Amino acid sequence: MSDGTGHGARPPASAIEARGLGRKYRRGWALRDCSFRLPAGRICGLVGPNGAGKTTLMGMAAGLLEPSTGSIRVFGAGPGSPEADHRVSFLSQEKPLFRRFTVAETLRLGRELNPHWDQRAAEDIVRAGGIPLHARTGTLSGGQRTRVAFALAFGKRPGLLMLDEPMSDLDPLVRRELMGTLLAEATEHGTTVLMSSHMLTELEEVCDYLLVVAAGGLRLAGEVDELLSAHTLVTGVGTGGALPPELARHTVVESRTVGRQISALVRPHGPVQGAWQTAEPNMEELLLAYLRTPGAPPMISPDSRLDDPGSDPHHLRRTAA
Ligand SMILES: Nc1ncnc2c1ncn2[C@@H]1O[C@H](COP(=O)(O)OP(=O)(O)OP(=O)(O)O)[C@@H](O)[C@H]1O
Repeated sequence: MSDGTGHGARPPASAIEARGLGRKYRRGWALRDCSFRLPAGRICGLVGPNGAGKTTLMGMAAGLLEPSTGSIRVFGAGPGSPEADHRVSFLSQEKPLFRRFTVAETLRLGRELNPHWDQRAAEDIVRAGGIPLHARTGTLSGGQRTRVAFALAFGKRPGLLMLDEPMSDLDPLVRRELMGTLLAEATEHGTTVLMSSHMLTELEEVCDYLLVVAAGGLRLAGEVDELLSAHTLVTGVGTGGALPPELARHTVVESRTVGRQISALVRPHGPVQGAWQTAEPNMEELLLAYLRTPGAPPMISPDSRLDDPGSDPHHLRRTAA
């Protein structure tokens, strides 16, 4: 079993801990005041609208970008340190490969650079795509290059595997196959996976944890089942005016009115009174509501809070709802 699993009754170790993390570019803040922990061993979907700061967050966790404020730790180590580098694989959207290297040379480089390299796992992924080991990576199709980049990321046997929109150029069959490999890998080795994607149904199949960023901040963090059961979809007929008080007393994530028909996603504080139909949302419904409402009140589950959230009172206040 890889590092990062729990120790007896103690809570599982953190794969990532961010404290007051922020990053500013010349045009402004990409991400602000993010405090959370991602427990080790989870398969976590990182979701948010375009430009929300997902790549920026992963870049800081991978040690490619410096935070402007706060800090981020990976398995307790500073990103970019040799200790963290050996335990983290980051498959970026660009999937950079040396175009003049053959696939075999690319894997050999992976072997030489990584102490825990698993040549067989890497070769199996390449072979499953029928990619010749002697082909130069520059001559491969976009999807084939993605497969080789996957092989490099997996071959490293990381404790934390970060994938930035990994499936966008893969055909549906390859997506399914590589998702299967990802799940098997994570289950067998206890790998923590952080994967950004806009494909909500795909995330629903593999993720047991979620981080949602929007409008530069963290909106949701926690175990999927816990987040789903904390929300209720409410539908029914209103009076055509403002949200009825029996709904407004709950934390309203999103409400939509068509004529007199109201549908809302709420975090209920007790039973929803009145003649409303209620149901637990599925992951896609939950995520779409947060994506449509970037300023929705955040919910950071206890599991995702840092041990010392008192160090960030603003964070505590915002997450109390
Ligand atoms: N190198 C950079 N210089 C200036 N601004 C940047 C830079 N990189 C990112 N940004 C800005 O920071 C914000 C967050 O970008 P980021 O790439 O992290 O978003 P994202 O959530 O990954 O988006 P997408 O879903 O479109 O990939 C955006 O407004 C983007 O324009």
